[in-house]
Amino acid sequence: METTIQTNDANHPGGAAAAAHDSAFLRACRGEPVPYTPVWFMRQAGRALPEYRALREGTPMLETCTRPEQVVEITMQPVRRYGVDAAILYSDIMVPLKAIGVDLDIVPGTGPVVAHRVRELSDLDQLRPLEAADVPYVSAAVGEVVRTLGSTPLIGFTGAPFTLASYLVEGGPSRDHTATKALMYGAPDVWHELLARLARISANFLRVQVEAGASAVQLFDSWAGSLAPADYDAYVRPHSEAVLAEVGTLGVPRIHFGVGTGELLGSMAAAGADVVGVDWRVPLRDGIERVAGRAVQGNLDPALVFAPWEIIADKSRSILAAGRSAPGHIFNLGHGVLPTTDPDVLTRLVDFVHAESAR
Ligand SMILES: Cc1c2[nH]c(c1CCC(=O)O)Cc1[nH]c(c(CCC(=O)O)c1C)Cc1[nH]c(c(CCC(=O)O)c1C)Cc1[nH]c(c(C)c1CCC(=O)O)C2
Repeated sequence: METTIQTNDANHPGGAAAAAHDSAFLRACRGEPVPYTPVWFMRQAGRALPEYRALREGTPMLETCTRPEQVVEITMQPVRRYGVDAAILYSDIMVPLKAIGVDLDIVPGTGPVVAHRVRELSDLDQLRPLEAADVPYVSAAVGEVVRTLGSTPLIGFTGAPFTLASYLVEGGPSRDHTATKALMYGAPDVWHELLARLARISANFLRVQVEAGASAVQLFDSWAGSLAPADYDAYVRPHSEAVLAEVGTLGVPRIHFGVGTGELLGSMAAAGADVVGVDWRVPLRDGIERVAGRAVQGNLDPALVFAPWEIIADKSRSILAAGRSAPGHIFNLGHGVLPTTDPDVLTRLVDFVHAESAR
């Protein structure tokens, strides 16, 4: 039997995760009726916030991720400032790889840089399975964040096999993913073993976060949009499916998102997502049709928050209206918050989404 919990108390008998169970965010993920449309922003924790920049001063990003006290504070900053309906753990998709000993760094102004590019089977020796004991700081941070959040849910996340592979094969960020595709077509045995190993690492990393108290997860396949649908289905989808299937046994909603994935939305939904993230290039109504029966998340253009307020409001109103035809809709940007975003506009946007959708 389901119980209705209406308390902010993190000491609720069922624990904080139980207190979050009836939140608008988790209800929308499950396609249940909501009092208003929940909203959070990809990359809400981080670079757009002056309080974040002050705290990070002088500490490398990946180092910050291993300090639970700082992770808790950075994860909470956007919840306090914006009043969003969910928190997302402050971390990075490269954290689990760093934790198993892959030689990589996050270079300011560039992004993740990997020392030994994957070309052949022997290069995969660096990808051993991830255990909870490899990331004690993640379990500690999640537990503390969840206690602090009370009835506000925490989203755990990980990188999807293709997106992680693109960094390991290219050695860093890439626009065209030429080396990645060369390996995919030229050495399918290496490719599939690489993605299978990454899938196990990602699934384990999500399991650690859920077992520590995260009440939803997001699988970021940020760069999957560079693939044609047939190649996505043949070379990538089975591995994302493996991650989502394993997380499915944990009983939390699974959000799946990538940039420029208009043509892949149906396939990404069928890979085992409960909620599909839609970027701003796809009209939300079309996205909803493509994911047939799933909840959706999105999809305001992250650059649109630089427009005059009336335009932001109009566009957001249309997105909310379109969202009503989905079983569940979580308002979000179509990709991450841009670094120069004015935080006050996001606060105003959260208030607007709540007020407009509650009418
Ligand atoms: C591209 C990139 C990565 N990792 C990094 C970059 C370069 C960022 C930049 O300098 O612009 C390094 C990075 N990642 C993060 C930071 C902290 C500062 C910041 O907020 O940008 C930094 C410096 C936070 C993060 N990085 C990520 C999160 C979690 C997701 C979220 O908050 O929505 C955070 C807080 C996840 C991440 N990390 C990465 C991807 C592809 C994703 C998936 C989300 C996406 O497509 O943007 C790889």
